[in-house]
Amino acid sequence: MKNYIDLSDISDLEKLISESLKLKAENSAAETGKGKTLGMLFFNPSLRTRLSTEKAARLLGMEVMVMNADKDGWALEFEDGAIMDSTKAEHIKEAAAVLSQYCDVIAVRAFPGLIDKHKDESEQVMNSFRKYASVPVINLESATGHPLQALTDAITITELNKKSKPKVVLTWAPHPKALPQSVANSFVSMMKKMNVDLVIANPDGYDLNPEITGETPVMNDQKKALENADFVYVKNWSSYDQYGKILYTKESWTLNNEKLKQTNNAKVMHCLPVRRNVVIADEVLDGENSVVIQEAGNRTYAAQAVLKALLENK
Ligand SMILES: NCCC[C@H](NC(=O)CCC(=O)O)C(=O)O
Ligand SMILES: NC(=O)OP(=O)(O)O
Repeated sequence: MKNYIDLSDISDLEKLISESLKLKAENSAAETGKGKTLGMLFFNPSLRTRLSTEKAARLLGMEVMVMNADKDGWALEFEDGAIMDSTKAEHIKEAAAVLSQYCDVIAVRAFPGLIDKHKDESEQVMNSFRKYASVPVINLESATGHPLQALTDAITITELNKKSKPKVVLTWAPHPKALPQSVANSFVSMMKKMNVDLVIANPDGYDLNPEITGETPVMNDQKKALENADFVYVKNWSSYDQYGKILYTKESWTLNNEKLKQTNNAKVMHCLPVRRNVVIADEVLDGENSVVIQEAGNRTYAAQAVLKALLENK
């Protein structure tokens, strides 16, 4: 693998999932990354991504450098040809080239602005790193995707699945803040690569990018969508049509035990962090259907498999 920026970078998904599960079972240190350095730049907060990716790198024997790039670094200019006479102090051309001398892999988190759809969809930050870095680049959640989370979710479903073709429901849930579509986008793209029956449930006005959802059924009736589900993936996202807007919060879409009764005793997933009793009720998160902790644990092995594939260029 050359980069891990979006799911199209994966050439053999089954192999990557089985490699992650093998690394999880072995849970041992390795030499693959000895003498190599991972540099991580965060333009937004993180708990899981930051620590699981650092842990994964260390398990491979790598050194790790982390920078809160939004607070501690120079404000970066991403426009080619910009006249830099305002607030931006450093161009990505120099920054990426310099970082490529210090790091063997560069990983970047940069959320969308959620104001200008066209700008967010151009994935300017991730694509600039791809263009100007001379080492592999990992997406730690960008404007439109979160591929490490999606790989984690594929691993978790593979571990827990008991059926040849499970029903997986991605359901929207309310949230007080306008959130990216990134996690939902990558989850949908990943599920389309797997042998699952995927259904999306969201209120009117919250349809995801149709280029990503494609033929996937989208239902506005959450209760009906949840019928016989084997896995329920809960996530909020802001409107794609009325880009970045919260149209209404729909408290009635919070996932609770009453709704879980519709399902086939479904496992409940969420990428975390989760707003309790807004997105998912306490009774579900504290109940035996929730697999959110196991899911977050798998972040390490997804990152380890990706880092290993990048270091070995396989
Ligand atoms: N990386 C996992 C989710 C990150 C982000 N959630 C958030 O920003 C939640 C913040 C809050 O609840 O205030 C998102 O939805 O893409
Ligand atoms: N799921 C996830 O990406 O969590 P963090 O935002 O805490 O990294």
